[in-house]
Order: sequence, then C-alpha cells, then structure tokens
Amino acid sequence: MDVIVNPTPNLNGEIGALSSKNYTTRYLLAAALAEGTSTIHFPAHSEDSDAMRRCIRDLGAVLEEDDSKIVIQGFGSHPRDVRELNVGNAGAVLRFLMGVTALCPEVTFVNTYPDSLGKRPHDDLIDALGQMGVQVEHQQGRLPITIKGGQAKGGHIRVSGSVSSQYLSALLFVTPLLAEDSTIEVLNDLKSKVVIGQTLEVLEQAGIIIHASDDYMSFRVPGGQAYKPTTYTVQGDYPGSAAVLAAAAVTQSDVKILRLMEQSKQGERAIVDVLRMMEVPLTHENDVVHVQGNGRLKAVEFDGDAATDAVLAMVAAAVFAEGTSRFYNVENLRYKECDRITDYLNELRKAGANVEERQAEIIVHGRPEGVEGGVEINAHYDHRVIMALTVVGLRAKQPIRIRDAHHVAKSYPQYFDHLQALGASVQWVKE
Ligand SMILES: O=C(O)C1=C[C@@H](OP(=O)(O)O)[C@@H](O)[C@H](O)C1
Ligand SMILES: C=C(OP(=O)(O)O)C(=O)O
Repeated sequence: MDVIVNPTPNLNGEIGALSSKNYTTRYLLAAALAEGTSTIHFPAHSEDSDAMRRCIRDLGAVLEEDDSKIVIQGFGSHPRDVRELNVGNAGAVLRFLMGVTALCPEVTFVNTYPDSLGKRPHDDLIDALGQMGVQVEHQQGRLPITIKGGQAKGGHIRVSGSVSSQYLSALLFVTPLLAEDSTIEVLNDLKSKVVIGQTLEVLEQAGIIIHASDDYMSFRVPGGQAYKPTTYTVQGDYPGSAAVLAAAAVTQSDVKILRLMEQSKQGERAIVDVLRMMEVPLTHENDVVHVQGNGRLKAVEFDGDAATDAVLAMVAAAVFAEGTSRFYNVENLRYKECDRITDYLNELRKAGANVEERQAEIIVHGRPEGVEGGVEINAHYDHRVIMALTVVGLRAKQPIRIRDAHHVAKSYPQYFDHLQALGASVQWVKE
C-alpha cells in the first residue's frame, strides 16, 4: 500500500502517544523469563512488538490479552525446545532472542526480510555467544542464524558496542540465568548507550541484580538469578511521537501529545529539546508536549547518538529551518532497516531537500521557502523513513507518494490515522 501526502498548512488537535516499542519488547521478554504470572498494562501493538509476542509464545509462554493489558505465564529459565523462530523485521527482538536461545538446544532464526533485517550484521553478538560456549551457524554474520545453546556458560565476555547496543542488551538479559557469574566488558565504543539504561531499568523491575560501571562499559552479573513475575506499565513512545512533533513544528499548528513522560529514560525525548533549540514554540508539562508551530525553525547542531530513533524526524524538521543543521555521531544509522544516511538522504533529495552526507554525519541546508515535492518515495522497508518523508510532504509544494508505506506498521501502525486526526491530508492508495 502507498500513501499520498498532500501539502497541509495546519495541524490541530490532541492525540495520546502510542505505547513505547522498546519498553514493550523488554517487558514481554522479562515476563517470559519469569516463572509465574506477570501483567503488562498498555503494551504496544506493532509488527515488532507482535514479533516478540509470537516468539515468546513459541518458546512456551502463555499470553492472554484484552484491550488494555496482557497477562503472561512465563517459562522462566526453561524455554521450550523449539526449532524455528520468526522475528519478522525486528532487530532488537532478534538480538535479544539470540541471547535467550543460548538456553535452547537448537533454534534457527529464519530470514523473512532479506532486503532489510537480512542485510543487518550480528557478528559482534555471534562472537560474544561463542565466548559463552554457544555454537552459532550464520551467513557471514547475517540471517538465517542457528543457535546451538544448551551448554551456555557465564564467565568473562567481551562484546563490541560500536555497531549496536542491542548485542549488549542481549547479554544482559541472558547472563543472570546462567549458573556462573559473568563479567561483561564492552569493547570499542558503545553506540546508543542511553538504550542500555532502559534495559537496566527493566531488569531491575524484574528483580535482577546487575552491577554496572557508570559509563556502561563493564558489568558484573551474578549467575543463578531468577526473573520475578511482576506488573509493568508501558510509557508513551518518543521515537514515534518525534515524527508527529516534527510535523507540528513545520506547519502552523496547535498540537498536543499526551503520555510523554518528562523523566523518561528514552533518549529520543531529546526531540523536545531539539525543537526548542530550533525555536519552535512548545511546552512540556504534566507529560503533555504542546507545540504551537508557526512554521519557522532555526538550524541546529546535535549529537544524534543520544536519540538514535528520532534523528530522521529531526532531520525532516531541519529541511525547513533557516541555516545549516548538522547531526553528528550517527554512523550506526547505516545499520538499521536501511542505510538511514545514504538511502534516507537520497529520498529527501528527490523531494527537493538540500542535504549532504558524511560517514557519520547528516548535514541539512535548510529551505524555509519549502521544497518542490511531486515525487515518488521509496520506503526502503523503513518505518522511520516513511514517517520522516511524510513530515517533508506536508510542507512540500506538490503531493508526494510514499510507496509501500504499510511498513510504518513496524513500530507505529496508527501513524497516518493520528496525522489525519490532526487534520493532515494523507490517503492510503492501492498500488
Ligand atoms: O534496544 C533497543 O530496543 C533498540 C536499540 C537501538 O538500536 P541500536 O543499539 O542498534 O542503535 C534502537 O535504534 C532500536 O530501535 C531499539
Ligand atoms: C532500528 C529500529 O528497530 P530495530 O533495530 O529493533 O529493528 C527502529 O525502531 O528504528
């Protein structure tokens, strides 16, 4: 399915933020790893969170869901002996489960998105699992991947953090369940470091003890622990909301998004600070972000690693800013659903934006006068590319058509409904 995005000068109204994808995947996993009954209030519904639901069910968890909560009977440290798992296109779900299936005799992760997740590297995690005595079969570090666990051991584990934080999160989820104590040493740099704060927060809520150094580069994990069944409540999602906030920032708007916690550990809450630096009129009080956009924005410089999943939305806002913006320290955007530097900037250029790339940087020469539009956009299987190009389309002179925009459902299936509710002129069309 494609989406046509028509120029829309005004956005008005209020929406509740979607539920956080990163917290939902983590709570589902923590609940599955606990023996007994856990409850998750307001879990996200999207392809990625559904992938985690499906896989933990395959691994032996029992799930019962109604409109506002999911009740899970976990399998503790004894997942069912399953042969095959399908994570769809969900990177974090794959990496976390590659860790957990170190407890299973032999599981193959199939490759259902050869042009997206199928191209993403997992070598650093494969290497770390090898140090734990887990045999891994793979295609040059890529899917399909077979994990032969069962005999996994703790001890001293080194893992590189220079491509993704998800490898480290995977180890933090599984090592407490091993008989031995572990120490985890992060080699090189740790990208998306803030996300590790979310992993540690969830593990603590599940009663797991981890001793982390302040810089998150080394960890001491006592073995023989048990996840406790408990009750979780999922907070609102900043990465998805960032796109709606960017849309409000580039239009004449009066838009409120509810349920966005000011004290959240999600790095992407930086969207609020970045829009403020861009001089967009907004307030953030009582978990409500209120944007009263006048369409005028100033350029900004920002370390994108602090808010990895909101950078594309920030860049879309910068397309219309006065001056040149720079988003640096973003190389790992290249290893996501698509190459979020080269592929994304190519689509932005098609729409009329003036952008440049470096290996680890996005530079945007703003065009406050607007961009031409009138083009077809390739979504590259990437929900965040779809959301960001929509922001650009709202302020383009001619409509843009985003091909295969249904991939937005990876994280935010109701994105276009939310925009329509705010008055955006967007329509689904069959190919
Ligand atoms: O741990 C997680 O849930 C995630 C970590 C981040 O990935 P990287 O660590 O690969 O940057 C983020 O981009 C992804 O959407 C979700
Ligand atoms: C990169 C993302 O997700 P994942 O790595 O889990 O596929 C994302 O949600 O933008």
